[in-house]
Amino acid sequence: MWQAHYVAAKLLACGVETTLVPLVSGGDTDMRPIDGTRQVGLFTKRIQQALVDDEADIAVHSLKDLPTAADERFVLAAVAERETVTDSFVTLDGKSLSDLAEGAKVGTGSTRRVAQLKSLRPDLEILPIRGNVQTRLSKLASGEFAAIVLAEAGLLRLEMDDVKRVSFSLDEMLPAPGQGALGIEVRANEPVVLEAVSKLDDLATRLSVTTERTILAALHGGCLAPIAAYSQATMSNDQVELTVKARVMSVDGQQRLEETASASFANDSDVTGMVDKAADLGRQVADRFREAGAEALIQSAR
Ligand SMILES: NCc1[nH]cc(CCC(=O)O)c1CC(=O)O
Repeated sequence: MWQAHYVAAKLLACGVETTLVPLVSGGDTDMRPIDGTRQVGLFTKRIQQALVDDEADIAVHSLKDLPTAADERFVLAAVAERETVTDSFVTLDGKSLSDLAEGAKVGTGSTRRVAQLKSLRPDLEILPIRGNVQTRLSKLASGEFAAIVLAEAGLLRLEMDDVKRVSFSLDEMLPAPGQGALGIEVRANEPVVLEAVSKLDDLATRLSVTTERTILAALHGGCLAPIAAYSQATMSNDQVELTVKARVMSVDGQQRLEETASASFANDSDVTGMVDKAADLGRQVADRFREAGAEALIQSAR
C-alpha cells in the first residue's frame, strides 16, 4: 500500500490522477514454508491479475519480487528511483550479529540470506519465516526468533524508526537483484498509460537493476536461488559507469563464487541501447559464473 501511494503521488506530481485499488497478495497470507513450484510470483501475481481483469491499469511491485521471465501481457513501464539496498539485522534490543548467543534462532526464508548468515555465523539456527514485514516483526516480538533479517527499504518505507536494527555492510550481506527498487507494470499495447507511467523511470536505477536481474535470469535462478547482485550506475552528462558485484553461494555458506565487473558507455538519447548494454554486462557476469560452476550450486539449493 505504501508503494502504491508513493507511485500515485509521483504520478499526481506529473499531472496524472489515479485511484488506489487495494489488494491482498499471496505473500501477505501464505504462511506455508517456501516452495518454488507453488510460490513463483507470490507477491506479484495477484497484482498482475488485476491488470488482466481490468481492475487496475498500473501494477506496483517490489522489483525484487517480480519474476525475471518475460511476460508479453505486461510492460515494465518504469523502475522508480531506488531506496537503500542494504539488509538489516533486526532484534528487540539492537544486537549485532556477533552479539547473538551461540545457536540462537534467526528467521529468514531467503536462501541468499541463509548462505551469507551461515558464512558469518555457522553456529546459528536459521529457520523459515513468512509473511509481510509486519507479520515477521510480530514473530520477533513473540520470541519465536532472536533475530530476523529484513530489507532496510521496507522498514524505511513503513517508517519503522523504532525497530531496532543494525545495517549489514554490502560485503557481509550482498542484496538481492532489484532490492529496494519499485517496478511498475502496465498492460502491453496501452501507449497512453505507458507514456504517463514511464515518466517515473529513473535511468540509473533502470540500468543497475537490468544488470542485476539479467544475471539472475541468465542463471535461471528464480527467486529461491542463493544469488546476490548489486550494481551501481554513475551517470555524468556524457558517460555511464556501470559496476556490479554478484555472488552465487551454497545454502550452507561453505561455498561462494564472487564476480565483479564494470562497463562504461556513452550517456546518449538511446535509452534502449543503454539498457541493452546493462543486460550485456549481466550476461557477461553470468557466463563467468557458469564457467566457475555456479549451476551446480544453484541446483543443489533447490
Ligand atoms: N520478499 C518480500 C519483500 N519484497 C521486497 C521487500 C523489501 C523492499 C524492497 O526490497 O524493495 C520485502 C521484504 C524484505 O525482504 O524484508
